[in-house]
Amino acid sequence: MEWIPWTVIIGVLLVAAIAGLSIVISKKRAEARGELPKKEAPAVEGVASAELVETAPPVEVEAVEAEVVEPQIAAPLEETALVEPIAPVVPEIEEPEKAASRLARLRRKLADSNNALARALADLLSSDRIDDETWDDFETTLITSDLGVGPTGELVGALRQQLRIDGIADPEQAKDLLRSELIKLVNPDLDRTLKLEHADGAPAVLLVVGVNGTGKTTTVGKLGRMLVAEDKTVLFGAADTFRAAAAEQLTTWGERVGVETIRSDEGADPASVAFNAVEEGINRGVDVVLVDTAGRLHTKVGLMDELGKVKRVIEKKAPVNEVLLVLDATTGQNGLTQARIFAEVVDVTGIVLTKLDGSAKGGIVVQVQRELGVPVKFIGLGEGADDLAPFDAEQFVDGLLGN
Ligand SMILES: Nc1nc2c(ncn2[C@@H]2O[C@H](COP(=O)(O)OP(=O)(O)OP(=O)(O)O)[C@@H](O)[C@H]2O)c(=O)[nH]1
Repeated sequence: MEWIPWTVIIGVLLVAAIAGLSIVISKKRAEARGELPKKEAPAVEGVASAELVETAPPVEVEAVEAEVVEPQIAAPLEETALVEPIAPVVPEIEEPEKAASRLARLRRKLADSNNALARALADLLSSDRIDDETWDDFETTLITSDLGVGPTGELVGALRQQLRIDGIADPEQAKDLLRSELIKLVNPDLDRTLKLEHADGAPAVLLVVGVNGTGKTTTVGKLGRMLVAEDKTVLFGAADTFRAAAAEQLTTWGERVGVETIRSDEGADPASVAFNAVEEGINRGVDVVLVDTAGRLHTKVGLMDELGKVKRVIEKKAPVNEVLLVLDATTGQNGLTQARIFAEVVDVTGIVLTKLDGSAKGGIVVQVQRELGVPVKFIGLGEGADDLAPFDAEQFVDGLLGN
């Protein structure tokens, strides 16, 4: 080793150092250009890794994550363009059918109904020979069609006598005779107009009453439509506070034709709701306030007293023009009993006979008018919004006879 001069050793070391340095520099440059993978930071584990965590601060990681999430949340441009703007729901105001045109339509419905009275009349008219047995059968069917014993006796008596005297053999003539006798029974002379006269500054008030489920709320809705069609301004009073759905049901009926409903919470005092409705009717200067009441059994004294109170409280504000008793025509004799008791409590001025489109027997029209001395003013012939018509004796009989 003594023969190698120191200058040579120093030169070799210098060359090696320069070469090493240039390799490190070229690696760094390659990293900077992305030609070489960067060193990954190892997972943070224990104290030994603390320095590495410092060099890659968590703030930077979070910032990267936020950038990644953002595009996933944002909806693509095409989707955004497809979303329709949500418009506020404005109920479309309907134009109800006028009273005159609904009569003819509903007459056909009556003719199509499975009506016992109509069937009895059709059977009689289609008989080849009318003998005692035919008359007996006819009489029995009339009684079971809710016409009542008295009116049935009158009808059969009149028909038998006239057919014998006049010797009518022609079925068309017999039919005409039957028609005129029936119209007499239904009594075309009764005043069936709805009383809407009212003093200046107070509306006409119509109070609608009856037992449960006869169709009161539906009738108020249908009547409101009919009045709107006759260019009257109307307000509903939802005094059926027993059933929350009733106020809702009435409001919906009103919204369809632009009639407002005055209502309160379930269980509120019905008399005070009725009072408020009439007061509001006065303030707004409307023509008619229609007050719906809760269904009640005529046998429940407390509930019948409450009904009397509703009427008296309304009368502190304005006279009640009409108390309309809604009877389900399919309940027959039971309907008559109800009618008598309601009439005692609230002085019924008109009957609305509903569900004559179903299995009703039809004859109830005659009986209820006789029992109460009060006319049937409207008939309901279906669940449709315009399936209510002013009652007309001739149209009714023609419907029964299928004319
Ligand atoms: N077929 C037929 N159904 C009717 C008629 N009138 C009402 N209805 C139906 O009878 C049912 C009861 O009607 P509502 O108006 O709720 O009876 P309501 O008397 O107010 O009932 P409560 O308040 O519970 O006493 C409903 O399904 C009506 O659609 C009609 O003339 N014919």
